[in-house]
Amino acid sequence: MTRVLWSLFPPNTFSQGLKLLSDATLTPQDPSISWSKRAECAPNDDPDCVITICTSTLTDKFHLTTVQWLSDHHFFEFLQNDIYLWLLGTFFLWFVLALYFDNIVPNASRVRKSAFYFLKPGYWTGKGGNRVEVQIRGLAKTYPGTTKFGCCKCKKTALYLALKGLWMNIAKDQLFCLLGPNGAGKTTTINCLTGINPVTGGDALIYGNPVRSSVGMSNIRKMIGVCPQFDILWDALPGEEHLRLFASVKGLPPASINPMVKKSLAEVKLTEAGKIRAGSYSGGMKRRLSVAVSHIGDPKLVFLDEPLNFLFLIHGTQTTGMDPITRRHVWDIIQETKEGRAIILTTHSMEEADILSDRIGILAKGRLRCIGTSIRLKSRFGTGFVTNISFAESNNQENNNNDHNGEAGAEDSDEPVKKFFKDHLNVKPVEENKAFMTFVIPHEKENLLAKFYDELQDKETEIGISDIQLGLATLEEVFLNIARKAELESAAVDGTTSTLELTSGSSVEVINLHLIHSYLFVDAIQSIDTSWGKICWDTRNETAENPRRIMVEVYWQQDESGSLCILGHSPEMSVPENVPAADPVAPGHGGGVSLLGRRGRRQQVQGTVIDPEFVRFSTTSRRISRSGSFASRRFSRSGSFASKRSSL
Ligand SMILES: Nc1ncnc2c1ncn2[C@@H]1O[C@H](COP(=O)(O)OP(=O)(O)OP(=O)(O)O)[C@@H](O)[C@H]1O
Repeated sequence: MTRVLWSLFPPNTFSQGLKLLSDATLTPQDPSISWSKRAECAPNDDPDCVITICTSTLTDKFHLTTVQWLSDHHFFEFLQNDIYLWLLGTFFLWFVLALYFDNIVPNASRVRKSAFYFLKPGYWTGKGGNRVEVQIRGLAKTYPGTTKFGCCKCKKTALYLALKGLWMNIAKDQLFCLLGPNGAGKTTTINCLTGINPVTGGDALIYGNPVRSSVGMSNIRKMIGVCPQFDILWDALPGEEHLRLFASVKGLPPASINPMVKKSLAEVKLTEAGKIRAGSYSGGMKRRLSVAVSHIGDPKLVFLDEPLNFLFLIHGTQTTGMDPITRRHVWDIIQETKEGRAIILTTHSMEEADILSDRIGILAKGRLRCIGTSIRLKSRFGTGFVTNISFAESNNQENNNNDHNGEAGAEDSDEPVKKFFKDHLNVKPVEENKAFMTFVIPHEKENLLAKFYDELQDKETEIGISDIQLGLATLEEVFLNIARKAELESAAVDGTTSTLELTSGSSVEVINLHLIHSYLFVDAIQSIDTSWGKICWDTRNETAENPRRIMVEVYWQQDESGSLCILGHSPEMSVPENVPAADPVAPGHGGGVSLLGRRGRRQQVQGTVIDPEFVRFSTTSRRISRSGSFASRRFSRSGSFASKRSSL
């Protein structure tokens, strides 16, 4: 057994082989070892000969059946005597083990396969599951923390979960649009599907090929085209050379390359510029060339990562965007090339998503929050139906005259419209001026709308309406609602807080929300013990059963380091009736707030962050309050409590 273990390490058998060879050629008298005599012990018939370059009876053994031979001779003995076999055997053994452990031990990106991955047929064939075009099954990606070396200690940042289990299917002939705020995980998704980033968990099948199998990935690479977020172009190469290069890399037949390059350049309107060096292209031209590169070779799946977003320099200033004509043109190209393939597009333009997509998925904080057609998302996640009422010219004229005469009457002429909406649908305008008014009608009132609009049309002339427009909420609104909810959820989990100083003098600890604004109400003041510090808070009308309910809108911004801080807050407002009373929640848990005493001592009170959807009917008051002054702010994250006054 000792010899077996000893022989398992190739350097041992190799050095023993060398020793036998050198012993056999030590002096000129030594007969050395010829290939035909490799099966014999050392020439001087060394009695200690237990291992030879080869066994003496190897060839004879093959005359026996394997079973007979194994029983007649000790198997290990046979092997011990065979350096060649040992070297060959251990080479394969260690090679297979290296491959196996390479697959099952987590790599730098914490990616590993299951211990029995080799038993799955998909690993060997590169195929798996049924042949739906793109199936994403619980895709997860964790970025490893980075280590920063300081002068005397190193600091390791935590792992970052960029994708937390993504599930979706994408069909052929379809453009699927992935929307999401910055850092949502859109590019990570594309990078995982294209093999740029290894996947940490889950899997995705692209035309039946799993991204986690190396065979699958090499099949996938042959059938995809990618337009990355940032152009990967060579300044010295002309546009057409880029296309030729990528066509050759994809292995297209040489005869087909020239016509294909011409066609692609014409499609993106770069025929003239095709011969010019890409370094002299404008930002828009570069993006168009990248789109053309992504379509070269007729790929079955195309990834377009923000194809129309780019930065370029005009007189040293960074500017972004593509002119409307070029943009339309690129949209047309994308629309036309949809047939026969699946396209995955990421964008920050709601207009682009609305126009191009067949289905939209909204990602936030590494999770897919919703998926569906644009109309479906608007009706399911929008605040409701938006109605714009335009007033007749004569009405406006009359209002203007009244204004000039200094008479109050401008608002009076709108009153019948407001009253009509209030009486029939119980809604107030969210926006108004002399020419038009906008109302948001919640989805629950959908069944009242037909009758309501019939009646409104009958009264058009009587109440001075010139036009009525009815539409669904915008995709942008849906996006903001979804992103806001995701922020709220993640802020509650993270529990990071900032200190908000209210104009009334008290301070409130609020959870951080990465959005422009959020609402906050604090509705139970009775738990404050006045003996530990006076809080300037109006407690006149409150009782334990009926606490005073106030609400402020909190405005957020990012400071120079990118950390969130409070910009200010609106004046205190009363909480709309439709907002449910707060449950007592501890700070940092589920969006609770706490009040800080004058001496910085913390007292827990009831209060919570309000979902802005609840306060949609108070947006008029929000508009007014934005012009108000802001309270001072404090940066509780940075530790330095600098007080700053600011106003919008
Ligand atoms: N190599 C990396 N190492 C560590 N974290 C990373 C790495 N790449 C991305 N991230 C983090 O993963 C998160 C998702 O990034 P990703 O680029 O996928 O976002 P995105 O939705 O494409 O954003 P954007 O709209 O700004 O392009 C971000 O918080 C980002 O900081």
